[in-house]
Amino acid sequence: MPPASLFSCSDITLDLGGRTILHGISLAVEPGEVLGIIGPNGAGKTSLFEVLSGRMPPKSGSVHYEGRDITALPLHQRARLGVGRTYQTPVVPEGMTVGQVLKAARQAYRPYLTPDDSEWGAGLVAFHVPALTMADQLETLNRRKLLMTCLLMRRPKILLMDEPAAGLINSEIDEFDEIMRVLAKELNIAIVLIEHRMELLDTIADRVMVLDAGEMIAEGRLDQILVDPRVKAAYFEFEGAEGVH
Ligand SMILES: Nc1ncnc2c1ncn2[C@@H]1O[C@H](COP(=O)(O)OP(=O)(O)OP(=O)(O)O)[C@@H](O)[C@H]1O
Repeated sequence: MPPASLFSCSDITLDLGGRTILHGISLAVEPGEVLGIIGPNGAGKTSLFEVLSGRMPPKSGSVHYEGRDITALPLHQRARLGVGRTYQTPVVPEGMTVGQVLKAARQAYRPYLTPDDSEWGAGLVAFHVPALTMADQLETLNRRKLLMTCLLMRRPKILLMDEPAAGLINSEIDEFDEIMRVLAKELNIAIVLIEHRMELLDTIADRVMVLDAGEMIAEGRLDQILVDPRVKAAYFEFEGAEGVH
């Protein structure tokens, strides 16, 4: 039997509001691997992250991490094990300074993390903001960096990243892309990335999977899947990156 993947899910089905949103989704990622997920609006990409991160229990199927079945574990327990997640909208706590947010993140971990841990995480994402700055006053890029610092100080082995460039301007996007490259290729963190920018996926993703109406309709190298007739049909007059979300 081949060794277990770092992180995988098998045959995930999810029902929401009386509808089946995900139909038998399976995926696996290894350390340092970047798996891109694309699909039209409403395809089920974020819902899949809800299941993978432990925010929603699947109707059927399983999630495994380091050879262990974590399907029944809630989000915070998965986070402690090393499964990190980022959201399309970077929501930071209101009324707290950056220093307080980082301290709270350190103390949410057992045993408590140290300021060295948060400095290490901040260094990885070049987050250099005075500790007394109010977190809710930060611009989008620094909000994302603050939240990434909170995640990285825990030394995650896998990151589930939902459109990390949303709300960023071009120069910031380039910086964030470089951060993701370093995390995957130098720190060997696995990344599952919901992303619609084909140019980034082309350079960073080892594989890409395509979701359409809750089904995985293609998986492989980006150049292979873009010529797949089912993928073209799913996007309707598909032309490169246009219309892909
Ligand atoms: N809590 C919910 N209750 C009922 N239906 C939901 C719920 N959350 C999502 N859905 C539905 O599930 C489907 C998949 O939504 P999801 O947000 O996962 O898609 P997506 O691929 O991430 O889309 P987008 O690119 O627009 O973010 C949609 O039809 C959506 O309306």
